[in-house]
Amino acid sequence: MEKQEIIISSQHVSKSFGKQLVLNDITLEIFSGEIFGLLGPSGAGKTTLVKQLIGLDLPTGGENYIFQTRMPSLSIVERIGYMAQSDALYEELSAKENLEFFASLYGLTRKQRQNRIREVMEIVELSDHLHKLVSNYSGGMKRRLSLAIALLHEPELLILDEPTVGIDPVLRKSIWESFYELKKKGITIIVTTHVMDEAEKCDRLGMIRDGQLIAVGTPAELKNKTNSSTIEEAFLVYGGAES
Ligand SMILES: Nc1ncnc2c1ncn2[C@@H]1O[C@H](COP(=O)(O)OP(=O)(O)OP(=O)(O)O)[C@@H](O)[C@H]1O
Repeated sequence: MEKQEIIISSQHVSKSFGKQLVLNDITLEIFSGEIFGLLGPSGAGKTTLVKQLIGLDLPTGGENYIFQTRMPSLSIVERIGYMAQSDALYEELSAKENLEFFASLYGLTRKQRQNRIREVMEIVELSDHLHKLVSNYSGGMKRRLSLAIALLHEPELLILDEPTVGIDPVLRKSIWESFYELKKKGITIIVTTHVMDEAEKCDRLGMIRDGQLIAVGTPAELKNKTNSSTIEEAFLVYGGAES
């Protein structure tokens, strides 16, 4: 089998806020075209890790590389699509105006803009709500619009912080189908989650607890190694073995 290209490499990454050690010596590699899930309970350090990975915040120790470039680096920002945990949308503007604003930031031409806005809104199933003010969107619709914005510039790497929070199961399924479609195009996707059934959908998982990466592997590997029938059980075994 062909050796996979390493897209993200974290080397001994640590982060402290004052005296609190929030990330503890994380070493991790993520490969091209995989859907990688960062799984852990609330407060485990998932958002903090993601922010270090993409250079939005600096680690107190260690290094992160994306596309073999040490982070932070402005030169590769355009190759990454990032969806933060809280939506960064202009509520007083329509969805279309939000999309146009972000598209112009990415330097898309008028023609490209029109096409991409149509495409991304189809992916997130919001085409019928293009002209609605964001302030009139539901929570789930805002998450989907944020996802559409992250997809606008056709990034090679998508980093999504809890992308399906507040989204109902039916739509969640369709969003996951769109992740698989993006994966087929060779896009690498990182999602953070604390939802176990979502973790099952990932190619590989990194389990995080108290700032430590306690296990990495495919869902099947993690279950087999711990003799567990569910990811939740496997997580508890790994978590217990660490303490
Ligand atoms: N800017 C900050 N200053 C101080 N502490 C912080 C800061 N950002 C995060 N923390 C702390 O770091 C820890 C990890 O937070 P983080 O948001 O990374 O967790 P998480 O796994 O993403 O949780 P959730 O699933 O609830 O989003 C928490 O204890 C949090 O209070």
